[in-house]
Amino acid sequence: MAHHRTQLAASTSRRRSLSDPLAAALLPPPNETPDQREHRLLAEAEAKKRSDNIDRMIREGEKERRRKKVIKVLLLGQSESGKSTTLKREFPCSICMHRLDAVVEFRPTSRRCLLLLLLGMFLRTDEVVHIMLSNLILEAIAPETEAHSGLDEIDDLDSSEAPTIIIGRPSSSTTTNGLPGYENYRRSLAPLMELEQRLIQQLSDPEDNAEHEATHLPLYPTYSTHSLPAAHVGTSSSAPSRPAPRITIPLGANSSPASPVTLSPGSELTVRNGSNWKKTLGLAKTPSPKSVHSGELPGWWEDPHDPVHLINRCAPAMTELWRDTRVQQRLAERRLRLEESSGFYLEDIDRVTAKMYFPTDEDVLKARLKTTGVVEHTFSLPRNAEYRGVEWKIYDVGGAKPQRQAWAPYFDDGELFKKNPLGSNCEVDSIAYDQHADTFLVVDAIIFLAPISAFDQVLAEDPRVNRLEDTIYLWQSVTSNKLLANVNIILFLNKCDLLKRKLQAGVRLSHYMTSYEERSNDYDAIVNYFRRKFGVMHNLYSPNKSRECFIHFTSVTDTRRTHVIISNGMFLRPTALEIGLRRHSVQVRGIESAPSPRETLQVLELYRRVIGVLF
Ligand SMILES: Nc1nc2c(ncn2[C@@H]2O[C@H](COP(=O)(O)OP(=O)(O)OP(=O)(O)O)[C@@H](O)[C@H]2O)c(=O)[nH]1
Ligand SMILES: [Mg+2]
Repeated sequence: MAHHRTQLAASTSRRRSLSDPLAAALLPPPNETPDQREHRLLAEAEAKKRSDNIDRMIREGEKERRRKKVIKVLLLGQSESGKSTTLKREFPCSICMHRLDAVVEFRPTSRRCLLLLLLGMFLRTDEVVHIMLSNLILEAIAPETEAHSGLDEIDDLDSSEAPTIIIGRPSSSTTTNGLPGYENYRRSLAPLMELEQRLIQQLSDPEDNAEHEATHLPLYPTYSTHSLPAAHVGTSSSAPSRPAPRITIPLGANSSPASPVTLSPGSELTVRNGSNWKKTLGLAKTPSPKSVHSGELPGWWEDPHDPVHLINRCAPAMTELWRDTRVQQRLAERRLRLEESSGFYLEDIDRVTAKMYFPTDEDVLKARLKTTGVVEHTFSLPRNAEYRGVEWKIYDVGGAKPQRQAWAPYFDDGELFKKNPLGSNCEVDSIAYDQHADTFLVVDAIIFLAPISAFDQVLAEDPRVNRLEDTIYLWQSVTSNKLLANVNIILFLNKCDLLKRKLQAGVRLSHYMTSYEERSNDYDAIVNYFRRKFGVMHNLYSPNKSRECFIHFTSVTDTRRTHVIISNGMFLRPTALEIGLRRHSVQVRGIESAPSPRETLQVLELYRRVIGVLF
C-alpha cells in the first residue's frame, strides 16, 4: 500500500514537472550516466549556493534599508532669504564645518570664487540679459534707457489682494542721465572685465553637461524685468502662459558631478541645479590630514598671472566708486542694499583685494551663490553612535521668481490633486511631484526662510515687488497648501542682525508697512510683531489645525551659534531635530540667536533623550 502511494506521488510529481516547462527543462536526461549525474549534482549544489548567497544579500539589504532612517528637508523662501546659507551653517556636517580647519586646503578655489563675486559687484555693464543686472553698481549708475515706477504697477494689482505693505517711494529712476564720472569709473575698471572672463574660465567645468545634472528644469523663456508675471504668489492665474512645470529629483541620487557654477558675463554667479556650492567653493573633497596639518599653501601671490595682482591694482578705483556719495545716493534711490547680501565685502575691499588675502570661515559662509533649480544634498551624520544610520537629504531651491516656476506649481493644489495618482483624499507628506515620472518626493519638513529685515527692499528680479510682501504671499501659499497639511513647518525669521542695524539707523517699519501703524520701532516690539503675524497666518490658513509651527529668530550668517553646538559635540542643529520630534508630539523650545550655555545644555539634554526614543 505504502509502495503504491510512493509510486503514485512520484508519477504525480513527474506529471506536474512535465507540465511546468522550467521544471521539465531541469529534469535529468532519461539516460543519464553516473558521471553525468555526479557533474549535474555538483553544478546544482554550486548554483544553490550562489542563489542562497543572493537571497542573503537581499535580506540584509532590506534589513539595512529598514534600519536606515532618511530625513528629508526642503528649504523654501524668496531669493536671498538665506536658504543656501542655512544649509551651509545649520547642517555643518555636510561640509565638514565641524572641522573648520579641514577646509583650509581648498581655500584657493574659494578665493578665486570670492574675487569673482567682488568683481561681479562692479562689472555688469553689458546689455540687459539678466534680471539681476540691477544689483550691480556700474549698472545702477549708468545712464538709463527706460524708467519704471513701482507704484504705478502696484496700483494695477487686484484690489482683493492689495498688499499691506507699500512699495516705497518711486525711485528717481525717471532720471535718464548717468552719474557724472560714470565713464571714468568704467574706464578705470575696464581691465577687470578681461579678468572676470579669465576667472570664469578657471572656475567653469569644461565637461559641463546638462545631462549629468541631478535635477532638470525645462528651458523657460528669459524674463525681462518688465515681462515678469504679476507678483501674486500662489495664484495660478499669475502666470497665464506658464510652461509645463517639470521637476525630477532622482530619489537616492547623490550630489551631482556636474559643473557647480553658471558663469556668464552679465549674470549673477549661480549655483546650478544638480550642483552645489561645496564644489564651487572647493569644499567637496575630503582633505588629507597631512596637507591640512603641514599648513602648506600655494604661494599664489608670487604667481604674476594670479588674478589678485590686477584686482589689487584696481582696488583704489573700486573703493573710490563704492565710497562715492553720489553712487551711494543712486543705490539708495533704487533701494539696492548691496552691502546686506553678497556685497558684504564691499566694506572690506582693501582686505579682500590684498595680495595675500585668504578667505576666512565667515567669507566662505557669506559668499552669495544664487541657486537655480533644485539642489539635493545628502549626508550622514558621522561619529556619534546615537545618530548613526540617519541619512539626511536637504533640498535647496532657487528662490528667485523665475526659479519658482520649478516649485510654485506644487502649491497649486487644484492642479496637483487632479494629477495625484493616489487619489484626492489621500494624506501624503508630499511636496514635489514629477508629473512625467509619476513620483512623489516626500519630505518630512520644510524650513521656510523669511528675511524680516527686507521690509524696505524690493526683489532684485522684480523691482515692483516689496520683499516682505513677497515673503508674506509665499508664506500664505505654503501654510494654506492642502498637500502640505502633514508636513512639519519650521519658520526662520531670518536676518535679525540686519533688522537690528536697520532700526538702529532710524529706518521705520511703519513707513513701509502701513498695518504696523504707530507702534514702537523698537527691535523687540518688531520681531514679536512679526512672530505673531506669521504665527497667526499659519494658524489661520493651515488646513491642519493641529499642526504646530516652530518659529525661530535667526541670523544664519552668525557663526557663533554653530560653534556653540559644535563645542557641545552635537552635529545636528536643534531645528533639524525638531523635524523628528514633531512626529512624536514632543514639544521643544527653540534656541534663538544667541542661547546662553545653560539654555543650550537644557535643549541638548532634551534632544538627547528624545533621540534615544526616535532613532
Ligand atoms: N547679515 C546676514 N546676511 C545673511 C543672513 N542670511 C543670509 N545672508 C546673506 O544673504 C545672501 C543670500 O543668501 P543665500 O543663502 O544665498 O540666499 P538663498 O535663499 O539661497 O537665495 P537663492 O539661492 O537665490 O534662492 C548671502 O550673501 C548671505 O550671506 C543673515 O541672517 N544675516
Ligand atoms: Mg540659494
